[in-house]
Amino acid sequence: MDIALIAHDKKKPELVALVKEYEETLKNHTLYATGTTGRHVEEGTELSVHRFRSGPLGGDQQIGAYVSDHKIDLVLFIRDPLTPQPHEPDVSALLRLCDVYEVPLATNVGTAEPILRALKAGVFDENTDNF
Ligand SMILES: O=C(CO)COP(=O)(O)O
Repeated sequence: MDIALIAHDKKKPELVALVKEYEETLKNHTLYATGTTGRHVEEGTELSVHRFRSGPLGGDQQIGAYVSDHKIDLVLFIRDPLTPQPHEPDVSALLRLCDVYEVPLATNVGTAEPILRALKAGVFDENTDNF
């Protein structure tokens, strides 16, 4: 699967911890990330990540373009709901495109964790439409 990883600044430690926990599973997939998130993931794990631009500089939009080209199967976007983001329109546009293309999307660790557990268990393997 092609998986996009994104986290707002205060949420990056949570995402990296989660990715580390599921590193053995995630190494079998192709990972994409916004710039700074990708750097944190690469520094905190052995995984390699295709890094787009930083979110505020267009990275969310680049991932949105991949979603609309059917190049992303799952988005884990750990958002910070308590801090205003200067690029909120880009964030909303990405979330919207995930809904348009029915791409599975987690916006918090409470959702991302069971999705990763399901990925590890092979639950997604038979769903050929999205994955
Ligand atoms: O701001 C982001 C998503 O909206 C994340 O971007 P970075 O990973 O570059 O910090």
